[in-house]
Amino acid sequence: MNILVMKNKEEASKKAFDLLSADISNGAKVLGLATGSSPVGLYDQIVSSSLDCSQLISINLDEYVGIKPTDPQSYHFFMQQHLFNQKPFAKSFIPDGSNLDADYVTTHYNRILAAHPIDTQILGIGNNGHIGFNEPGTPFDIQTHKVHLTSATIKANSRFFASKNDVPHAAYTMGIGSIMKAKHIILLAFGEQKADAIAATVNGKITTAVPASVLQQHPNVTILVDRQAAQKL
Ligand SMILES: N[C@@H]1[C@@H](O)[C@H](O)[C@@H](COP(=O)(O)O)O[C@@H]1O
Repeated sequence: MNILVMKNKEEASKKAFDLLSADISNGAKVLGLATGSSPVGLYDQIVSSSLDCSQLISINLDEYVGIKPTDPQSYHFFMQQHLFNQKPFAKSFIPDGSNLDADYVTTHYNRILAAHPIDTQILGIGNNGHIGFNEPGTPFDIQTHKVHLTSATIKANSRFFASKNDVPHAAYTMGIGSIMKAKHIILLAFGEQKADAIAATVNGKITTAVPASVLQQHPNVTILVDRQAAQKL
């Protein structure tokens, strides 16, 4: 693992942009993308750059179940707003949260992932160490699946909704096995509320209790943190 402690979120986002651009210059064509607040600075960098995304493919990690792509709280909407409206990709894939047929959605997404192996995967991390929506206890080899969100995650994500009651209780997510297949993983984490998760990810035991700890087994991971998220390293 390559751990880079940056002065602040902006510096970390710029560094993430440089690393991603270098991967693209070296032939990366398929980007795995994440939602949440952590990658927003990186998406801002992409939007204000001259990077051409029109030949790239993007595959997002996850989507809430029971939410329409047009819903402002959906991850579809988030990606349009923060990246795709300004920088369209050749193709962009996000699980279809409006389709309640979990078998169909997950099988279809696994086919997409098999057809387009991810070159560079962008990740955030939950306060409890989740990646994508792979909550503590998720097997490391799992592919795309439907998850029931923990109350901790529902509470943490309620900041994006009018109230906690509006947060969906389930999501489709790429599995840890799918994430680990990416050639390069860039994880972004900011703020002291991420400090425990980052310490457990970097220095803790590799355990399903901390899903991100599996990244210790990946050959090419870059972790970009600000000083607050690094304070327990
Ligand atoms: N499914 C997303 C994750 O992919 C993200 O990493 C996490 C942290 O979000 P934030 O970056 O806003 O802290 O939130 C959600 O649970």
